[in-house]
Amino acid sequence: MKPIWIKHAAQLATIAGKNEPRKRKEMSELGIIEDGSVWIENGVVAAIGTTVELEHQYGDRASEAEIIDATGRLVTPGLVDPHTHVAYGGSREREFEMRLEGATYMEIMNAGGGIHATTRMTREATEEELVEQTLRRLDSFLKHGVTTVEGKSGYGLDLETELKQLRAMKRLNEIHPIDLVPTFMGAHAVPQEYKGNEDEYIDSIINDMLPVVAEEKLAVFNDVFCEVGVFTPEQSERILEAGKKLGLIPKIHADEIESYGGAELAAKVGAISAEHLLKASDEGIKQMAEAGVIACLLPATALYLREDAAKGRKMVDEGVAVAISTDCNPGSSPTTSMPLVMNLACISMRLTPAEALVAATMNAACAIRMEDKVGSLEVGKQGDIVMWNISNYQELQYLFGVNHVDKVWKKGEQVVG
Ligand SMILES: N=CN[C@@H](CCC(=O)O)C(=O)O
Ligand SMILES: [Zn+2]
Repeated sequence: MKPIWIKHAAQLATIAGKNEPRKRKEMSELGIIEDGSVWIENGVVAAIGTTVELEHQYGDRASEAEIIDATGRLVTPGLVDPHTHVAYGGSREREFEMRLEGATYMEIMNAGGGIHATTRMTREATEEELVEQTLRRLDSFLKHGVTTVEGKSGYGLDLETELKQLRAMKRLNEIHPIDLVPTFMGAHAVPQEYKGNEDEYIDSIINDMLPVVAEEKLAVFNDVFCEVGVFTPEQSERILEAGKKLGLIPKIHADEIESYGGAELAAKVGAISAEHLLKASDEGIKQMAEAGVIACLLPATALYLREDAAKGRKMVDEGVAVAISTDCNPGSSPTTSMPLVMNLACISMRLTPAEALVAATMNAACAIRMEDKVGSLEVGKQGDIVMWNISNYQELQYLFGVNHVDKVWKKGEQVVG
């Protein structure tokens, strides 16, 4: 593979610094290099600096490299999406209409739609069909500048289909340029066949599913939908503690629809991140800051469900490391656009343009334990890079609802543009 030399970037936003969740003022530090240059070799960043600096270092090897003129362009690390349900069967556009006609998300789910509808369609799909359908969504992520994606199971709700989803993701990770980081989410809902026997389903997650998932190394994280009418905080804790014993790191869908102690539980079990948090209590936010739980906020979901967004501004100000994500799923957020999510993080949660970019790169990488490889542009990290058709990071958030991606490289290979 030829080295790539990207030169003369108007702004090269490196996000360089420690490979740790960025908090408070650190979330505004973009490590910008003007007239920036980056040399990628063997898939990783070999050097980064001003174009003048790299001319000195690499000028005599220029003829070996593919040279990209980034004059007038913003260049950033590849975006990281730390929360998706990307591997699913079917589609739910009728529910979108039903919500506009007045039905709520939970009413639809309790009537057998929502997660249950996608569970039926995912059970019906073959592994090959799941791979095929998900592949198209991953292509769309790449076109939006996203080079690393977390993906959850949770539309099987039985051993066979949960494994099918996780195996489909494993296969996709092998055949698609995107790094796909898997999460087990057998506790996404109580399947309809267990209605009234919730604890029996939880026993099956703990005794039948988690051991196989851990044994086959099919997931890094274990996620639970802790919500009124889904899993209680006590049930969620049982499931997360069982996963911890098997080496699976806890995550929690917390306080999305109602304030339910999910943020507090995330702090208690030492979750790496808590998701949604639209209704998180002030005490929960404080405990998350103290325990170092990353808030993974999903402003596109709030918008799509016509709910008020999470208190992102308050969380940053109180010392919670904030990451953002599409929540790509067929019900509450069928989008693959991280640029839109960055826009919404500013508009509906009052993050600044710089904070939104850190939330979509380094903090997102930390939320899925990928911070040593991606999330910033530094020597030794993967050559995951986006060149944008704009000249500075403020424009990225200001010119909203538009895909400004020009070119994308994954591990030093051009995959878009
Ligand atoms: N809230 C729970 N789970 C998903 C939605 C899943 C679905 O509706 O299919 C979420 O994170 O938004
Ligand atoms: Zn989710």
